[in-house]
Amino acid sequence: MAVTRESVLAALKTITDPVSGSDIVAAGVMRALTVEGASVRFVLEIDPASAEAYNPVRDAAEAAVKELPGAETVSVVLTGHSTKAPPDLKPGKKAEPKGPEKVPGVNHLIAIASGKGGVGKSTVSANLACALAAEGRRVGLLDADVYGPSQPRMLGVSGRPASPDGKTILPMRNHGVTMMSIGLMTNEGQAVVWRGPMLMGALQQMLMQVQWGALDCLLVDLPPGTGDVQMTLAQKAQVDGAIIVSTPQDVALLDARKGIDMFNQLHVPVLGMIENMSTHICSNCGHEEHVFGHGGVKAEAEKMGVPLLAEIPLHLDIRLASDGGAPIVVSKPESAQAQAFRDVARQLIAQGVA
Ligand SMILES: Nc1ncnc2c1ncn2[C@@H]1O[C@H](COP(=O)(O)OP(=O)(O)OP(=O)(O)O)[C@@H](O)[C@H]1O
Repeated sequence: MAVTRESVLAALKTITDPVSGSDIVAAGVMRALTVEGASVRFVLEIDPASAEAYNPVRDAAEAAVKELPGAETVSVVLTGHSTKAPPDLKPGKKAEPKGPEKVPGVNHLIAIASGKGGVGKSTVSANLACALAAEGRRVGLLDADVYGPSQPRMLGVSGRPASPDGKTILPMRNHGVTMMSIGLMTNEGQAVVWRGPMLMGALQQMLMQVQWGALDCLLVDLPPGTGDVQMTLAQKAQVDGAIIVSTPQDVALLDARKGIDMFNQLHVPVLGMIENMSTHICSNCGHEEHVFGHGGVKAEAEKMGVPLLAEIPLHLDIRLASDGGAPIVVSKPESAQAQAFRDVARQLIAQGVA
């Protein structure tokens, strides 16, 4: 019998947190739980001043999980990061106006944006997240595309995220990527009508109340355009950079330009542009043709003074992989298409932004 997240959480809830007196899950001490096959890993994030009191807690937590049927290796790490509780966003409590805050535990936050819908922003986000994970980065992906959340399908994740303490939310994980999507909080197939304040609340909750754990990089897959979500993200969270995805068509480029202007105004550095659906490569004969034109994004990037990070071809395998829940970087890692995404990941790491 395989060990499950739920059984691990249930076991950890029997361990008392010596500081708060509640259990270590409810106290928010237990972070970054990963269950992969028979291996369980998690972090106990504590106030360094109480380190001694937590040594027996770590041992007890490890022993409790080891007793679970199916758990073979258990790794518990005590880290002395800040124990600042996530903000209480319950309605009724007036939030003080604050500037952009760092998402706890996240080193770099990168927004993936597009001016126009359907240009492949979510495909790029999913593949880039998997590519960063393949480079050994601890990576998270927040699907903030409130109008068409597609990351659960692309990353092959389903089910509802748990909230054992009713305050924080445990993210899901697949292909080495920690992920959370607004699509996991709503009923599948149900149209969601978001009003401004609801939308802002949902985004803030996904940023600040999800137990992201310690991440090198959190990618945020934004909805297309330059609306409320983009503004809220930049106002609430410290965004370290933005990547703009566009197809080479003039109409998409026009909107991409608006996106770059918006990030400039929000003082978010634009890390670069990615041309998607650049060239069509026939999966039968390998013939190349430029369905949406070619080189448009390169020219635009030069004009706007931002780097061109990649030209990703339009290839059937990319779509099939995304639809199948294992992005091409995972399902065909040796393919040229996967390598194009791996190359972007390496560039971002080399620049020290991911
Ligand atoms: N390079 C590519 N080659 C083949 N198919 C692709 C490619 N990029 C994206 N697609 C496909 O195009 C469709 C739209 O892509 P995707 O959902 O990533 O776009 P988006 O910009 O995130 O759209 P939205 O407007 O929903 O935000 C998907 O079916 C996806 O699989």
